[in-house]
Amino acid sequence: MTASDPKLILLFSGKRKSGKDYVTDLIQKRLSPKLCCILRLSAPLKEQYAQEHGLDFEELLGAGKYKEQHRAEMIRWGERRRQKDPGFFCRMAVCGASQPMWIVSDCRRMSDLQWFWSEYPQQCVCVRVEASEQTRAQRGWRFTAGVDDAESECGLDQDVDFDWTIRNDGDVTFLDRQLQGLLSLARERTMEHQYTQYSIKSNGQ
Ligand SMILES: Nc1ncnc2c1ncn2[C@@H]1O[C@H](COP(=O)(O)OP(=O)(O)OP(=O)(O)O)[C@@H](O)[C@H]1O
Ligand SMILES: C[C@@](O)(CCOP(=O)(O)O)CC(=O)O
Repeated sequence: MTASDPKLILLFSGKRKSGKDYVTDLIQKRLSPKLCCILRLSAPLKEQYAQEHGLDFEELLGAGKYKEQHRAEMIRWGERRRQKDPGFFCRMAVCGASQPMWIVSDCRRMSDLQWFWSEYPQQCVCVRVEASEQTRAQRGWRFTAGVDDAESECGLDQDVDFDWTIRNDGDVTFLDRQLQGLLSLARERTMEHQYTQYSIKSNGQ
């Protein structure tokens, strides 16, 4: 591990509308954007897809209908890219990330996890976000064949030993309580960085 490598990488996965973005945003708010950045593997994918197809990148990043209308085609387009180079979007997503902690909010395939495990073997922690189908439906989820039964949604359903599982069915207090362990781990792993930043400030450098 080099000094500039991240100290902790949380690899998040979960079904559509389980609340991956919501939970990862909350963790970042509880820590700070200086300490922890959110990386989305789908961000470089959506950016290139939007450019090639004349679509609105910002809308594709959101949680609305626009993204869902384009999801099936984006999945197929991304899979063609990944077949040639499974680490393609992972490399693009981490490019320029300088915080000591990274949260990858949308791992979907074993190849995503494998890329991070092989590049950063000591820093990775796998986190699953779960919500019932009823909760997900209240958030706008409808089963879509070709999406919800495909690798994009099911690629990590088996064969992964998650280090943490977060239930996100809407109970704020319960969610907060579940996040405490992860937040403590984050503070522990990034303590040295926080201490260095504090020393630089107090020495006026
Ligand atoms: N605990 C929560 N309390 C209130 N709203 C929530 C909670 N979790 C998620 N939501 C809301 O549900 C919707 C879906 O959540 P989010 O976008 O985080 O899911 P996701 O797993 O990232 O979905 P996708 O895979 O479709 O991007 C959002 O509008 C979000 O604000
Ligand atoms: C096309 C795709 O990247 C869309 C992901 O969108 P989101 O993470 O649900 O916002 C899914 C995939 O890569 O299989």
